Amino acid sequence: MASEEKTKVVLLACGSFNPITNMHLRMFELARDHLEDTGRYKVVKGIVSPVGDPYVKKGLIKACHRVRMARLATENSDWITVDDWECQQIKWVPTANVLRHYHGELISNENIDDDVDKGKGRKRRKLEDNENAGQSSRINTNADTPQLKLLCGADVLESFGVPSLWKTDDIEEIVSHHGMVCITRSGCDPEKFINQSDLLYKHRENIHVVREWVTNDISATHVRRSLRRGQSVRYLLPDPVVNYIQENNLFSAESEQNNADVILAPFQR
Ligand SMILES: Nc1ncnc2c1ncn2[C@@H]1O[C@H](COP(=O)(O)OP(=O)(O)OP(=O)(O)O)[C@@H](O)[C@H]1O
Ligand SMILES: O=C(O)c1ccc[n+]([C@@H]2O[C@H](COP(=O)([O-])O)[C@@H](O)[C@H]2O)c1
Repeated sequence: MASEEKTKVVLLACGSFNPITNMHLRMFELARDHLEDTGRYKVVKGIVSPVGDPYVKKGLIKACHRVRMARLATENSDWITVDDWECQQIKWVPTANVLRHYHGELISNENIDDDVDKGKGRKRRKLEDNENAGQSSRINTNADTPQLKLLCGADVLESFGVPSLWKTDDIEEIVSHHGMVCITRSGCDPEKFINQSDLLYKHRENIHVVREWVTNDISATHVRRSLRRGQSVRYLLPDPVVNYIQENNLFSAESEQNNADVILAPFQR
């Protein structure tokens, strides 16, 4: 398939990134290889979107630090960027709404490009329901507007089964309008989970499960625990992130108690 015929994809990773680890970065590389190996996709961009402070997860440190660390971690990447739109919002933003926001941005970027290209006859235009923006109006989208896919670990996919954590309509919007790329994680069985859910099974073509063959149990929880114990976290995180944590004295026994008595934002709905 010629490269101009491939479907362009933007990968969006949502999470705490408390702190960002090498595994978070590796997720992007694994997802890009997997999609591009199919011969059908061209991954054009990766976005790291740290969750906002109003998510009130236990142990979450301030978004400004999490964003700064994510920026340091990605400074040498030519395709992974960090966007602080989500964590600038006053309230916690459900992931389906985050996807809607970036999908809207992709459409408006394409429309700007399209205006520039006007007269060259290079781009086909089509009218599409703007369901993703939650509006009944119809708007112009380009046939080659990139698809936006949620990039996550299998634990996030399996968290769809936690009672009252996700809204069913949001899960449906994510898997039907956008799609997911899900990286296997020890202790998870995403294929089984998809098979056992009628909703996920229906949209299984939109859920790309990527097997990480090198078992990699790096987690932000493990990193924070090591830091509390004064143990080294070098090589679990990019060096500039390790240095930033040391310079700013992040992740202590005290910070691990942040939001300890608060109910996680999705459960407050
Ligand atoms: N080792 C890993 N393998 C696969 N996916 C991972 C791994 N570590 C993190 N992820 C994924 O990265 C995304 C962001 O994760 P998050 O910031 O919550 O990191 P985490 O290590 O799971 O954090 P915590 O330990 O604090 O719960 C999630 O989709 C998560 O599933
Ligand atoms: O949209 C939802 O209903 C929803 C419910 C639970 C979690 N999320 C998102 O999933 C991500 C989970 O991050 P974490 O650190 O709790 O693994 C984070 O970006 C949350 O905003 C989203």
